[in-house]
Amino acid sequence: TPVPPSNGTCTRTKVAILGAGVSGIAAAQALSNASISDFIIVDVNDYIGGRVKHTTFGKNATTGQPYTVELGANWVQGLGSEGGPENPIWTLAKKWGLTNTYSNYSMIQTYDENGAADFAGMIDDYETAYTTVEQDAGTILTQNYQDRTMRTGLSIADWKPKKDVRKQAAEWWSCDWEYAYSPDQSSQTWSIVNYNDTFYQFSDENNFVFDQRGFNYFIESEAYTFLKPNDTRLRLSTNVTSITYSSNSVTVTMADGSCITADYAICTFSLGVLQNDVVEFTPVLPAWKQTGIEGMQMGTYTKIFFQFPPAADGTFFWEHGDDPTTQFFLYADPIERGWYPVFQSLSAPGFIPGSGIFFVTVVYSQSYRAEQQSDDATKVEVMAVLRKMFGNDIPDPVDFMYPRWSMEPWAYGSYSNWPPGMSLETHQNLRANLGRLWFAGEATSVSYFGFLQGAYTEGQTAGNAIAGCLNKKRTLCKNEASYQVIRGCATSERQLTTNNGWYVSSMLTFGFEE
Ligand SMILES: Cc1cc2nc3c(=O)[nH]c(=O)nc-3n(C[C@H](O)[C@H](O)[C@H](O)COP(=O)(O)OP(=O)(O)OC[C@H]3O[C@@H](n4cnc5c(N)ncnc54)[C@H](O)[C@@H]3O)c2cc1C
Repeated sequence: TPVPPSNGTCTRTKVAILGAGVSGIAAAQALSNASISDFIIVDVNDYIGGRVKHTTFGKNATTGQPYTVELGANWVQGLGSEGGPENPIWTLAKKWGLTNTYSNYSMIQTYDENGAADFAGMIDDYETAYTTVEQDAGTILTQNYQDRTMRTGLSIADWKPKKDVRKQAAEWWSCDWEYAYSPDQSSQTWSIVNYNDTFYQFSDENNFVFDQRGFNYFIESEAYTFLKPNDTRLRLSTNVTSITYSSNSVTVTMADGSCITADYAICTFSLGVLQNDVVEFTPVLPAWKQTGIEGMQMGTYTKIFFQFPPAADGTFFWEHGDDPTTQFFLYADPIERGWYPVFQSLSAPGFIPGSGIFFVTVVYSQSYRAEQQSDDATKVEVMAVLRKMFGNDIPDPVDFMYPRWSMEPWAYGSYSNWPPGMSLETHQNLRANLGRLWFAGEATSVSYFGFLQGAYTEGQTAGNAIAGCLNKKRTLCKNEASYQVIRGCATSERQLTTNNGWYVSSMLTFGFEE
């Protein structure tokens, strides 16, 4: 067990686990499973779960009790198939009996600024082009061709939405909604790798969790399979301000002045936290590490919640369409792509009927905008959209709320995305350990970045590696590779010739050093 400090010294432990999100808990569990119980988990928040975060919202008109809604992760994405591999998050969701419903993406109604407008078929057109994009991505990856944007891949597959806002909405639904970035900002190769590893390896189903105990119930319950009640190895509400690392140990200092010295540490802080200099590292992070941290990108995904009152007959205004079981409502704004595009009904059958909860999601620049402005300003904008979709007679909401992920100092964003042209080696630099300090979390996963299963498997991997070192199992105890220099793959100086349109004699002319 950890050794408490005597005057002027730090608490001693074998492993300091920084973060009590899915990744940190998976790491701690891996250590426990390897009979290592001397660890400390530290988190600035007062709960287990990190970005699996819920809050209470609105209230049940009959009981007066508030509902629980998820501000962060909401779906188990890619479940598993009979006899095939299963998503570990799905295994745990079943184990802990999380309430969830299959998201039926064909239960969709489409709208534009004049109300209902049938363009759901454009989603099918996107999917047709996507088949080519997938195949091309396979060629690019296996032949080591140059990566390119999803946009390029889609255009080559003849998907050209520029002149049609409805096509743009269909594209947002298919791409931005998943990656939190547009096709222009995402890697063709790695977006496909990411998609396939989840939806082809496991299954193409997404199940939406609306458990009233909160989605994090599964990870909290899992944590207490190896933690005792009030376990002193879990330090919540504890803010890490600096990390000193070397090849022998790691010392972690908290805002309250306390410190921990560990043989090993695993930092599971989000990519947003690493990018925003929240924690001071000593020595300063080497240049190669920074290429990894700054190379990956951190997206923002914002759910904006409304509770509406029912009409006299008990129904809600969005339930008057052709199909009252509709789960999704897609809006194509005439001017701005991604302007309050996808609404979801939590009142739909299989969810929380009668709740009147309706929410809309925005990402990227619309998230940054909405998160910077006041609740009232955003409410006015969304209500204007809803009136275009459903008419002027709709009621005002009785409750309204949304989180500000881009400004949350323990997250600084929602989840990561792979930008075009970033190499595997650059990503590996994000993942690689620095001496005894390891990195894990959603963003360090090549296969599942952005997903809960990425956070889980990366935490487990780091925990197993460190357990291997502590238990002297040499095959498990291996440093992660890192790359001092990331080389370009397609263009070398040798190719800077007039033949290739390069008419300048030397890079040195412009002050570049060799
Ligand atoms: C809005 C949103 C929607 C999402 N939707 C889905 C979805 O539907 N399906 C899906 O699979 N995934 C989804 N995700 C992604 C998923 O939530 C993440 O991949 C996963 O929760 C990340 O876990 P983690 O352990 O890597 O990081 P985190 O959960 O961020 O854990 C890191 C922990 O470190 C703590 N921390 C940070 N800085 C400090 C500090 N200085 N001192 C102490 N502690 C600190 C944080 O409090 C946090 O608890 C979504 C995420 C968001 C935000």
